[in-house]
Amino acid sequence: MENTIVRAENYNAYFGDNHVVKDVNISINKNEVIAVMGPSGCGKTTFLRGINRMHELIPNATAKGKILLEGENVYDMNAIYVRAKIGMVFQRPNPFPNLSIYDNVVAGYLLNGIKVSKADKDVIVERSLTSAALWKEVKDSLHKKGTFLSGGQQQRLCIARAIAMQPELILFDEPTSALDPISTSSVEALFHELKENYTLIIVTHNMQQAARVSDRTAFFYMGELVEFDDTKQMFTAPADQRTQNYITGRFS
Ligand SMILES: Nc1ncnc2c1ncn2[C@@H]1O[C@H](COP(=O)(O)OP(=O)(O)OP(=O)(O)O)[C@@H](O)[C@H]1O
Repeated sequence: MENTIVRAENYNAYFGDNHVVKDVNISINKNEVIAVMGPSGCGKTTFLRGINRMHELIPNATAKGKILLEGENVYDMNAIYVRAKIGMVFQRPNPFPNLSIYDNVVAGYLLNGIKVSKADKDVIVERSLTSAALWKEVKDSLHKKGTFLSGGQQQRLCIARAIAMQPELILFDEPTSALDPISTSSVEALFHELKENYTLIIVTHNMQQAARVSDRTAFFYMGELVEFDDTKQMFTAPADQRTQNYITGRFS
């Protein structure tokens, strides 16, 4: 489909002999917000890390199948390029502790040895922090350390750092589970804004969050993608008994 941005074709992931993601096929459209849900250990994070080739960084981790980004298999592309084009935001905000807010935003360029003029960096920093709804709060303290910010602000700084690389897609691994309710709502509000320009895939344990922020939801169980549907449909009339059991709290 022309509108597809990323698609997994028979994607499998392993840790040694442990087959943790099983033959996943899924197509995600541009500007969609996708929630990925499922019980602990069902392979959500492993699947997410396969999309931007972070899975292979773990010793003994292997993968089979394809992840197509705009039709091109990421496994045929340069892994560093893939990780810039598919940004990732983790559970705990992880700004570089020794870098200023400003340098944190452009860290992807610094780390990859991409030379950018001061004037261009200024533009990237303002644009990325504005997109991450953080500019107004930090514009007068850009040269303070990123760790001086609150948890929610640090998470938005990490989102700005991903945006700075002009990604096609942003992956979020339980991005609000370490945040207080106010910071959580500021990050959720940001998802609605980011959707204008980006595609978001969000692993979450929080069903209310999935219902609030996502267009479609993928339900994983024991490494399989059991169901992928419109979020409202999934929460009101799931097709599979295992999804039904999960959303009614019969297992966590
Ligand atoms: N670094 C690793 N080395 C070996 N096995 C791992 C590693 N990370 C995860 N696993 C195993 O892979 C399986 C899937 O784990 P994964 O973290 O993808 O699940 P998850 O659905 O994201 O779980 P959670 O919701 O608890 O974060 C689990 O059995 C887990 O024990």
